[in-house]
Order: sequence, then C-alpha cells, then structure tokens
Amino acid sequence: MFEILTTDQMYDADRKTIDGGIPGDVLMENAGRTVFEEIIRHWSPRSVSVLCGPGNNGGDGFVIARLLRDEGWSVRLGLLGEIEHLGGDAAFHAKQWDGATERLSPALVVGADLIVDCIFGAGLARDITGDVADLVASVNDSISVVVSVDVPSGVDGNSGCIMGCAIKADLTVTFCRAKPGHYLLPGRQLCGELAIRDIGISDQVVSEIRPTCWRNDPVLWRAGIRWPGLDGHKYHRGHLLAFGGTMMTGATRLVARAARRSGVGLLTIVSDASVLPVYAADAPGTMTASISGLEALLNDCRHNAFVVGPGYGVGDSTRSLVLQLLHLCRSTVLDADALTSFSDDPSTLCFAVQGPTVVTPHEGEFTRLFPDIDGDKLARARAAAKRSGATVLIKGADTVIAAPDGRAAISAVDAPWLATAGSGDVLAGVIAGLMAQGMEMFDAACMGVWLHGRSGTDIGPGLIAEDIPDHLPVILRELWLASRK
Ligand SMILES: NC(=O)C1=CN([C@@H]2O[C@H](COP(=O)(O)OP(=O)(O)OC[C@H]3O[C@@H](n4cnc5c(N)ncnc54)[C@H](O)[C@@H]3O)[C@@H](O)[C@H]2O)[C@@H](O)CC1
Ligand SMILES: [K+]
Repeated sequence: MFEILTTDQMYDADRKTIDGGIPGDVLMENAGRTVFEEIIRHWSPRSVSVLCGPGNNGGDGFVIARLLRDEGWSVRLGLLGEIEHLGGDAAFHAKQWDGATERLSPALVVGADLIVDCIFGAGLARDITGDVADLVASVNDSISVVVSVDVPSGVDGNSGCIMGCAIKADLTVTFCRAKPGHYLLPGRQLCGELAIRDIGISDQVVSEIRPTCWRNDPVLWRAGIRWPGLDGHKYHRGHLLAFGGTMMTGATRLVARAARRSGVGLLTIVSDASVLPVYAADAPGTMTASISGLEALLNDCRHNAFVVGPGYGVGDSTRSLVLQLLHLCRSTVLDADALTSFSDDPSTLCFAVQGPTVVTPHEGEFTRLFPDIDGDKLARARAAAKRSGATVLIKGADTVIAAPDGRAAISAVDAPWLATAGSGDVLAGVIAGLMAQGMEMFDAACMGVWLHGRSGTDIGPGLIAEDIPDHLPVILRELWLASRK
C-alpha cells in the first residue's frame, strides 16, 4: 500500500481491473461501500447531505447515499447538473437511488451534521468557480463534519494544488492507493485523516503499472541498511569527513553527532586550524583535522564520504572545495551554503556531479539552484534530479526525495516540531552517515528523512535539534530488531 499512483495510473488500474472481469459498476459499488463503512465506523447516525458532481465521483455519492439510507440514516442528495446527463456507472447507481435528487446548492449544507463531498475526484480538469465555488465556501464555513471521496473536491490529485478553491475535509477516503496530492501540501492539510481502502484492484494490477513513487516507509529501503556484522571493523562502517566553518560551528557539530549516531565508523571534522579546539571539545569520539592538510586527507580513500554545507559559508572557496570533492566521485552530501555557493552558476554544480551525491535544499535554496524548474514539488524534485544526476531532497513538511532514474518518495509524517534551527544540519549528517556506511544514495536519503521524521513525532513539542541525534538509537534499535525477525 506504499505505492503512490497518479490519477492517470489510477484510471489505468481501474481499466485493467475492469478488463480483468470486475465490472465498473461493481468497482463503484465497492468504492461507495468503503466510504460508507468508514462513515459508520467514525460516526453515529446523523443527518447527512451527499454532494454529487457530474462524473464518477458523483456516482460514488449515489452509492453512499443509498447505503446510509438503508442503514436508517437521514440522507439528502444534491447533484450538479441533470441526472439524465450522468453516464456509465454513475448513471447506473443514480438509478438505484430512490430518494429525492435535489439541485446542488448551499441549501444542502444547512442542517447537515455530516457532508459527503463527491463533487470532483480524479477528473477535476479546471478551476472551481461560480456556484460550485460558493458551495465550497459554505461547506468550509459550516460546522458540519466533512468526508471527501477520493480527494477533497478542488484538490488536484497529482500535485496537491488547489484548483480555484477546495473543500476542507475531516476524513478523506481514497481507493486502492494514495495519489501524490494526498501527501503534498496544501492537499495533505485539506484531506484530514486519510483512509486508503481496497475496492478490488489487485496488487498484481498495481505492479503492472510500475509505480515510481512511494510514501516514504521502511519497506522501501530497509533491505539496503548496512547493519554491522560480528566480524565488522570500524573501517567497514565508513569514515566520513564533515567540513566545518569557522563561525557557525554549531552546524557541523550537529552534522557530526547525527552522522555518528547513524552508525558511521569514524568521523573527522575538517576545518581551519583556528577553530579545531572548538570542534575537538564537542565530543571525545569526534576527530578533527586541519583543512591545510586537505590533499592528504583526500588521498586517503578510506575517507569514503563527505558532507559539506551547514555553517560553512557562501563563496568561492566553498565552490572550489565542493568541486574538488565531487571530482573524487565518493559519497557526498551537499546542503545549505554548499548549494547557495552555486546560485550564480548552477550548471557547474550539475556538471560536476558524477558519483553518489545527495543535495538537500529547502525551497529557497532549490529556487536559487534551479530557477527555471517549476511545477509541483514532486515534479520539481524529479526534474532537478534528472538534470543534476544527484538525488534531490526538497525539505519541508512534505519532503520529497527524487533519484535521477525517476524514483521518488514523499514523506507523510506530521512533525511540525522539526521546523527548528539545526534540524536540517542533523538531516544532512544522518544521510551522510548512512552513505558512508555504504547505503545507496536514494535509500540513504529516504531513510534519513524517515529517521528525522520519526524523531520529530517521538520527541514532539519542545524538540531542539540536539535531541534528534540522541534519539536515533531508539529508532534504529526498532529497525534492527525488525530486521532479525
Ligand atoms: N471505474 C472507475 O473509474 C472508478 C472511479 N471512481 C471514482 O471516479 C472518480 C473519477 O471520475 P471521473 O473521471 O468521472 O471524474 P470526476 O467525477 O472527478 O469529474 C469529472 C466531471 O467533472 C467535470 N469537471 C471537472 N472539473 C470541473 C470544474 N472545475 N468545474 C465543473 N466541472 C468540472 C468534468 O467535465 C466531468 O464531467 C474518482 O475520483 C473516483 O471517485 C470510483 O468509483 C472507483 C471506480
Ligand atoms: K471529492
């Protein structure tokens, strides 16, 4: 259930299932029934208004209305357009509804304790305007509980963008698999609780569609974790060089602590000799080295991974260092100042990426590096990964990770506590630590985001960046124990 399907892939899955022998009206009956089941599981009988649009999303509404009425609930139904204009499965199910069919209007909102939103689903093709926009506003202004079918009407299933205006739901029930718009902002916030329900589309059909996007979950990457063996040696667990600046030393101290907690064998902070005592005093297990000895450090291929950017400073020397590191084709994580240093000349950075590289921009850094790439977050991350050859991770509440080969994952963790100074430094450190241990770059980026998100939800209010590295052993132990089952 971790695959994320585009609306076109979902239509394809429907078609393949219908071709495989399950009629479309049965799929629609199943879809309506799952929503009905979710409603009666969540709420006791109350007055319901079902708002139906002109397509199959509206068809689901006729099923839901019938099942709720059969259960003894008080149900009103409103339809956008004429009942004679409904086609196919929606027309079939409209005939099964023996209650009144009202005109879709804000009058249906008055007195309804629960509103079922079946106005538009996957077929939303343009902005919602006019009377329907007024209706959406009345629903959102009401105190009624709102259940959206498939997606909150007005949310684009592929991008999570709002098309004109959108319903704000308390519960969204979608079918088979989630769509990107369920996890990308602002769509995610409008969905409320998300229930993904089976309607008879088999896993086989889903795999035939070859999904390339997933919700970020351990299922995706747990097989790629390099747990140490009994005969292991610290050098088998990598030696990460973390490049530290001279002013904001806290950033690289966080990077270092996070990388070490992620399991890296050795970690050396490389910086100007004048600040090495600051770094050395931070933790006895962290080593330090002067940047003046860089050539020798880089000639030692046991130093198999690099992380640079947090607190490093923007400028020519950062650019030169990054290019020198990328030239070696070892595992490299570039964050913050390492990215901003290429704002004037992003193509040089893209050209230099040859080896396993993860870049971790926030939205501002992303726009500076890829000003011509637009679209939703998923599309932008994919385009940037394809262009640069790096795994691109765009941070935020809906972090997206995209590999150059088109694979992508979206984080679905609600952890607003992570929006705090130093949190991004920790993320860069964890990913670099995992890559130093030999994890593939996309897996390492996904696992880093997941560990970071889980720490955010586990620690919760009051979280400071320093807490995250020290919480990692708890979560890693869980993953390790699960791997031994
Ligand atoms: N066999 C299937 O394809 C199944 C489909 N299902 C449901 O069907 C939905 C998709 O159905 P459809 O493809 O018919 O699409 P929708 O029901 O989402 O909407 C399509 C209709 O809305 C109109 N429309 C689009 N944007 C509009 C706007 N901004 N203002 C006014 N009218 C607008 C279109 O012209 C079209 O008439 C899914 O979201 C899901 O709820 C489920 O019943 C499961 C099975
Ligand atoms: K809907």
